Amino acid sequence: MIEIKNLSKIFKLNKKQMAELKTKDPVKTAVDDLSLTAKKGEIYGLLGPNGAGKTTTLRCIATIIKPTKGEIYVNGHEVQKEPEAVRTSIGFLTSDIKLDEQFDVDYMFQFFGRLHNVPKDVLNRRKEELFTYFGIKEFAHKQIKELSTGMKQKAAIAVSLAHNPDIVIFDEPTNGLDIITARSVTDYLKKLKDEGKLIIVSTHIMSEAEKLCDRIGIIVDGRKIAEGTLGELLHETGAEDLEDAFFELYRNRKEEA
Ligand SMILES: Nc1ncnc2c1ncn2[C@@H]1O[C@H](COP(=O)(O)OP(=O)(O)OP(=O)(O)O)[C@@H](O)[C@H]1O
Repeated sequence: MIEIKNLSKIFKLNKKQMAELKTKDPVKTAVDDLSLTAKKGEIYGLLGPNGAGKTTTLRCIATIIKPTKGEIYVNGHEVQKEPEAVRTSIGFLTSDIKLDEQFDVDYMFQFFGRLHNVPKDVLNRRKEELFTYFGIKEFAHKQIKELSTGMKQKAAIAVSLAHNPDIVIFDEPTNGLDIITARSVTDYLKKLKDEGKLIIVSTHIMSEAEKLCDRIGIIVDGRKIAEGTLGELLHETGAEDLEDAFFELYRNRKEEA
């Protein structure tokens, strides 16, 4: 289970970042008092526009960055107090983490598996399953720098799942993928859910959230402005699909702000 309690993340901006954001404010509130709970056996989707705070939230859960305020519990372990226990139970996929370009996929998989202390025979079975499912075998011995975007993403997914984590945290997992590869990724996430795992994904693709997620949290300007199943969000807004529901909620939020 993931429990986020009143999470805020405030970044201090340097001069260059202030210029890029065209602001005189030296701080940026990326996540603002956000709470949510996601449970075993569900796919929870964080849906929001660019800059909403999705990646920042996921990076706080994954112990990559520290929350400014609030607490996050991953299977009962608080991210700042027991980061090692948190890292053991999660698989984290993000576009920020680059696989080392000079190594091949097979090596990266073995390396991360060993980092998580996965016994050799178990790791080999995991490799066989993941490499077969994602069609990685044919490029397993190519250097990462030789791979296409899709191949790299498949490799990154397999590596993030090497230790068979209970909780899978994927930031925009289908970003840049063609529809066939994207479908194989979302199908695999459904399979993991059916195995009883908890999956939390971020996306700005409405159709993906609609089809994939059991519950959706809509994030705008770092705040969670709505949450529920697709049916609940449609009921709340009177909309016919998620895109219309999103715009209704987004408009209301902007009018309030
Ligand atoms: N390290 C950082 N330093 C300063 N500001 C940051 C930092 N990381 C993120 N931000 C800012 O925080 C806000 C939220 O960013 P975040 O990447 O979490 O959004 P997102 O919802 O994941 O958007 P996207 O879909 O574009 O990735 C943005 O305004 C971003 O510029």
